[in-house]
Amino acid sequence: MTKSEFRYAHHPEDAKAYTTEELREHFLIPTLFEDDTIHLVYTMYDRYIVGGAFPVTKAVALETIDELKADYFLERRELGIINVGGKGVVKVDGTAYELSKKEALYIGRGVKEVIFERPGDEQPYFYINSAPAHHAYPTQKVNRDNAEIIELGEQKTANRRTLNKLIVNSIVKTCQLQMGLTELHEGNVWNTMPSHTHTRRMEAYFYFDLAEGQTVSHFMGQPQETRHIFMQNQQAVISPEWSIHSGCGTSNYSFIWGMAGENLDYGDMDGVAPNELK
Ligand SMILES: O=C(O)C(=O)C[C@H](O)C(=O)CO
Ligand SMILES: [Zn+2]
Repeated sequence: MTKSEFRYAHHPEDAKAYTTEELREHFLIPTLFEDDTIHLVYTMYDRYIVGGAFPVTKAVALETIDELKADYFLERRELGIINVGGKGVVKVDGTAYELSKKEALYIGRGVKEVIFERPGDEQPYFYINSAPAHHAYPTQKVNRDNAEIIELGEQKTANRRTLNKLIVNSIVKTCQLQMGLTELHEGNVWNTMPSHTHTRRMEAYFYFDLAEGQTVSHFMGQPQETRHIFMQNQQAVISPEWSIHSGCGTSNYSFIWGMAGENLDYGDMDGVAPNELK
């Protein structure tokens, strides 16, 4: 089964007045993985879709949703998948791709059938992002062997992390989509600090590998008007183009970032120094 929900885009002046509950209702995606279901959230931020595919007792096929008014899901879209669980298989128009934990698959526009499978005892968790696409690029698997890996931050500022660029234009041809995975080293808690915005692109973060009982406070909002959302393991949060997206955990964790918009230039960011934040 494929099911979807819808989220509007927001003006920063309106978002300033949101209560905790309203912030969570509009930006937090609390549940992505439901048994034998593909759960999608269609946003009006660059028409980006955030979702989870969770085959437990049977395979699940990516079906078109009403918001697309398309004959099949990838008729005018591209898709990125990162598995954050045990070994899984994705069948793309009949070709099987095995994805181990933290491996990614890009699927281009025009593919008619995408099926998520649990081939053995291990339980895959497929996190998925999708953006509108104007061109059909080939399907490609990316893992640590062909990823672009960068070490960032320092232990003394508690932000030491390994950033794995997976679906980015130096590795995979895409129309809009960029996705990757950042791992906080043990004892380090701050992600994306110093923080940034990029008016040219929206972004979504998905937090995972957060130990039982721990949390990440995700910071959003314009740099001088910030808000926070406490996140649990395997939850996602939408970051508007006007918002910083940064977090501080009560322990270390990993997260997937995904974005789409005006350009494919990962480094196109407007940095904000820590002491400029309010
Ligand atoms: O740890 C980081 O810093 C990130 O992972 C930053 C994201 O990749 C990002 O926000 C890209 O725009
Ligand atoms: Zn960003």
